Amino acid sequence: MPCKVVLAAEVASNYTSEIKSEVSQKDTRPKLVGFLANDDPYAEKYAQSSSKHLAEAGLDFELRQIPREELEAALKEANEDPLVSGILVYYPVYGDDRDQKLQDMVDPTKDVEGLNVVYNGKLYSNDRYLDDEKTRKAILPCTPLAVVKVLDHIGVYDHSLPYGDHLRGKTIAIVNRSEVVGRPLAALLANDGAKVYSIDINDIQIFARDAAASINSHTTTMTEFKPEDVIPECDVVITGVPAAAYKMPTSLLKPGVVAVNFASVRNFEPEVKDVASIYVPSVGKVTVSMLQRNLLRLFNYQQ
Ligand SMILES: NC(=O)C1=CN([C@@H]2O[C@H](COP(=O)(O)OP(=O)(O)OC[C@H]3O[C@@H](n4cnc5c(N)ncnc54)[C@H](O)[C@@H]3O)[C@@H](O)[C@H]2O)C=CC1
Ligand SMILES: Nc1nc(=O)c2c([nH]1)NC[C@@H]1CN(c3ccc(C(=O)N[C@@H](CCC(=O)O)C(=O)O)cc3)C=[N+]21
Repeated sequence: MPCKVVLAAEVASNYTSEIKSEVSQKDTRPKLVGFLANDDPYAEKYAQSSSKHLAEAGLDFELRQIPREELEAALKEANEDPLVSGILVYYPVYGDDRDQKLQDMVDPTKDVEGLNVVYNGKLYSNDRYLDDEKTRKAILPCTPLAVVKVLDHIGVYDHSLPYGDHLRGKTIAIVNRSEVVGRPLAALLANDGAKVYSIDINDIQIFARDAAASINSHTTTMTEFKPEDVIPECDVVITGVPAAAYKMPTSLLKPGVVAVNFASVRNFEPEVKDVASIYVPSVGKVTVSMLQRNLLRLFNYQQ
C-alpha cells in the first residue's frame, strides 16, 4: 500500500475560514504578544509564521525580543495591560525548572498556550472545562492540540467509540517528553484511551488509563524498555527530537504505521514512506491555527 503524505497546511485549512469569520464579527482586534528571549532560530520562524497568519486572519501580533532576565517584569506588565488579549512565551528559555516558573507567571486569562498551573492541572487530571456548568472549555497547549487535530484528520480517532475513548486499542509512541509538548501530548492521548510510550533521552514511561482505577484520567509507569522493545508494536509514532542527527530507525517501524514529526528537523528517514501508511512531516501550520483559536477563545472569555 502506498504511503500517503499529509501536509499540515491541509489540516490547518479546516480552521482558517472559521477563524476569519469569527474575527470579522469583532469590534476590536484581539492582540497576541509573543516574548522571544532565546536565540532559537525555530522559535523565530514560529514568530514570523504566527505574525503572518494572525495578520491574515485579522488578529494583531506584536513580537517583543528581550533578554531573558527581563522576562518576569515584562510578563507582569503584559498581564496588566488591557490592550493585550493573549501572551505567548517561546520555550525553552532557560531549559530547566525556571521555565516552569515562567509558565506560571502568565495570567491564566491570557495564557494562549494553556501552560500555567491552572490549565496544566486540568489537562493532566482530564478535567476539560473551566466551570461546573461546562460552558467554558479549558485551554490546551497549541502543539499537543495540533497533533491531536492531525491524528483526528487522518482517521486515527475512532468516533464510533464513546467520547473519551476514541483511541481505545491504539498504541502510540511519542519521542519527546518536554513540559510544553511531549508530556502534555502523552497525557491527552492516554486520556482518550491510547496506550502511550513516552520516550525521552533517559527512559520510557507508559501513560495509560487504568481501567481498574476510579479516576477517569491516566496513570504513569516507569519502565526499563528501550525504543527497540516498544516501537515495533506502535500503530502511531510521533517524533519531536530537536537534533538533526537523530533519526528514528525505519527498520523498527511496524508496516502501515502512522508517522508524525513535530520537530524542527526531520526525525524520520526518507525511507519511512516505504513502511508507513501515512506520514506527516511537520505540524507547524496546525500549531498556528490552534494558537489563533486559543487567542479567540480567551478574548471571548475576557468580554
Ligand atoms: N511544530 C510545532 O508546532 C512545534 C515544534 N517544536 C519543535 O519540536 C522540537 C522539540 O521542542 P521542545 O519539546 O520544546 O524541546 P526540548 O528540548 O524541551 O525537548 C526535547 C525532548 O526530546 C528528548 N530527546 C532528545 N534527544 C533524544 C533522543 N536521542 N531520544 C529520545 N528522546 C530524545 C528530550 O529528552 C526531551 O524530552 C524542537 O525542534 C522544536 O522546535 C516545538 C514546539 C512546537
Ligand atoms: N511556547 C512555545 N510554543 C511553541 O509552539 C513553540 C515554542 N515555544 N518554541 C519554538 C517552537 C517552534 N514552533 C513552530 C511552530 C510553527 C512553525 C510553522 O508554522 N512552520 C511552518 C512555516 C515555516 C516557514 O514558512 O518558514 C511550517 O512548518 O510549514 C514553526 C515552528 C513552535 N514552537
